[in-house]
Amino acid sequence: MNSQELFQASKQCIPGGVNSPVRAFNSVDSDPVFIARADKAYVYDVEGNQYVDFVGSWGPAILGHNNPEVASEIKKAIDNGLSFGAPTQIELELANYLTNHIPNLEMVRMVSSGTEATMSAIRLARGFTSREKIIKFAGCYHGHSDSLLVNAGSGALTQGVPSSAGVTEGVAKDTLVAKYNNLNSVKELFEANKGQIACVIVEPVAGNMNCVPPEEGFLQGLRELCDQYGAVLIFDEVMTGFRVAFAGAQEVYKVNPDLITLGKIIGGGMPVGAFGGKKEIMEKIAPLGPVYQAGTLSGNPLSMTAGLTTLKLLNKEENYQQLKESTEYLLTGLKDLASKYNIPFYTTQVGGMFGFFFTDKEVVDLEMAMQADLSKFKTFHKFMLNHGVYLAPSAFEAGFMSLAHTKADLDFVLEVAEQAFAQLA
Ligand SMILES: Cc1ncc(COP(=O)(O)O)c(C=O)c1O
Ligand SMILES: N[C@H](C=O)CCC(=O)O
Repeated sequence: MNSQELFQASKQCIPGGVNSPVRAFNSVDSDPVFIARADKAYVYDVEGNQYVDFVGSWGPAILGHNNPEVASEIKKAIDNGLSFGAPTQIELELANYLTNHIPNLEMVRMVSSGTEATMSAIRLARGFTSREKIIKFAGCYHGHSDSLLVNAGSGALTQGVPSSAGVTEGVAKDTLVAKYNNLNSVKELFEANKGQIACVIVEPVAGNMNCVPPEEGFLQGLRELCDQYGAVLIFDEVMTGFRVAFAGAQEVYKVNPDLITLGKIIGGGMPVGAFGGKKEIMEKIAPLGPVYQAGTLSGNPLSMTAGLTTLKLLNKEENYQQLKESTEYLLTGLKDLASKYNIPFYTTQVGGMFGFFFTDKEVVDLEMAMQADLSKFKTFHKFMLNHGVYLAPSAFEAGFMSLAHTKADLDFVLEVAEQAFAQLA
């Protein structure tokens, strides 16, 4: 069956034909291509078409797809059994690796997804502070747990349901929403809810309203406000961890959160999540403390193996230099082409994470991201897809560079982009 036939068949038994809404390509008015395999910087659809991939499984494929060493370690681990529901040495090794390399991560608990990581971190912050309310930012996405699916980014935005049906008012009322890059909006919420805010959770580089970096002083300001009002600061580094720098956004911006959530890259492409931080807070988690959290497949040996192997391969300064330079090369090329064809175009980048918007204005928050020209994005996306470039199928997702992208790949992408811009002009 080709992609179209597979999509039609999938719609009969999977809601919308997909297992995660953004994959349906609704916001680019297209149908998804069904992927048969991936290798290095490429994904291949069921018809054998090759695409240069900037989705990278939504971030984890930072080494490129199908890395031989990661694959070989997973194959070895398979021979020992798939899952035991009991402690293993490999989860200790990954936990040690994470606590040794990430500042402020004194203890860490493994889970199976980023959603579980943020949901558990929020519960922990509430248990630790004995407070109920939380602050999040409009356009930030932290997975699909109820309290965080309020004014959320990513697929929630493009489906037109930033605050999902099914989230009760009782739950939603405890989630207060501030504006990204706007410290006053955070201060106002703290003032209006004195002694009630358990935590502030933030994507230190927002990657679910497209890519929106923090302005200078924003993260530091959050740290100060949390200290002033006795709230826990949570950096959701599910996307940025090991992506924007080896030690994540903390390394780039030098701000210390109390709790950190991780996912994506630390599973090397296998399902994973983790949350951790200060020992005094983490010791409130069961079985040490009163905050319950558990998981049948938590610390799964295949995920731990894939993650640890990936991190060890990644841990070289020159890798991060390469990711940064490749991304700069791509974005500079795109900007030059857009300007050649008089197309308003604005780009953002932190290391190997990037975004582009069809606008001539600086984008610092969700409001600005939503003002960019979505119809131009759709046309651009469709053209790129039809000519072998796989971009995230939404104007509200970040792009991801991998170490497998070569200059030849990027030159190919720029050639295609020139034709796309020419069509838009
Ligand atoms: C910043 C951030 N946090 C949390 C999540 C949720 O992770 P998962 O999809 O693994 O549940 C995502 C992505 O989905 C994310 O980008
Ligand atoms: N933006 C999301 C994660 O980062 C995209 C993944 C998904 O929801 O399917």
